[in-house]
Amino acid sequence: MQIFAKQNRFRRGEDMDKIAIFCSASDHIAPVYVEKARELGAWMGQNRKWLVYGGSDTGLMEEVARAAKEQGAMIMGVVPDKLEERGRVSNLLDVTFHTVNLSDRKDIMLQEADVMVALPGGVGTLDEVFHVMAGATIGYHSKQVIFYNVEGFWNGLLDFLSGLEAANFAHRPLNNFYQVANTFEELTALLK
Ligand SMILES: Nc1ncnc2c1ncn2[C@@H]1O[C@H](COP(=O)(O)O)[C@@H](O)[C@H]1O
Repeated sequence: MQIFAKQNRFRRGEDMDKIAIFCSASDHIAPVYVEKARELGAWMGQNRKWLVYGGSDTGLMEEVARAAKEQGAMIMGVVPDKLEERGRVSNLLDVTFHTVNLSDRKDIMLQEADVMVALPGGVGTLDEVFHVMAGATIGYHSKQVIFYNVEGFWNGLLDFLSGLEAANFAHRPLNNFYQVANTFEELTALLK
């Protein structure tokens, strides 16, 4: 599979037209997270971005996709077979990639997107974040994750990453591989 054809497209300061969003598939989280996901989706549509995401019709994933689509974004869903079997594929997708497992799904999202934004999420979101960061640390690509730190959601993880560095478990400064946006304005400034 030729999955790293566009691996080095993103450099700081370049336009980021395709934005991957990693976020919760849960329908039972606090409304503030839904509001912030929708705000980001709407901005993506208004700024003619592509949304690249997991293509499920649940949780923040569906919220960000619906808001993006309503405002004119194009939507690329990368859908693993298990989600299709369960009938959990969003009907908002303009382009669909079908994958046989989660590993391929992560590779394709990384290949297709210029940058990744991590909204609040669970282990699926963490898996996607660390897939990107681990690949960057050993030089497979130079794309970054932006943690959208809604209501300080990522503070615990960011502290943990700092602790790893302090104890010399990181081979190079980990903040080479991610950025943090504490507000919507900080996030859009990074994405422009
Ligand atoms: N079962 C799943 N349904 C939808 N999306 C999933 C699933 N497992 C992993 N993903 C990806 O990870 C996040 C959502 O998982 P959370 O555990 O809710 O954070 C999302 O970005 C999907 O691409």
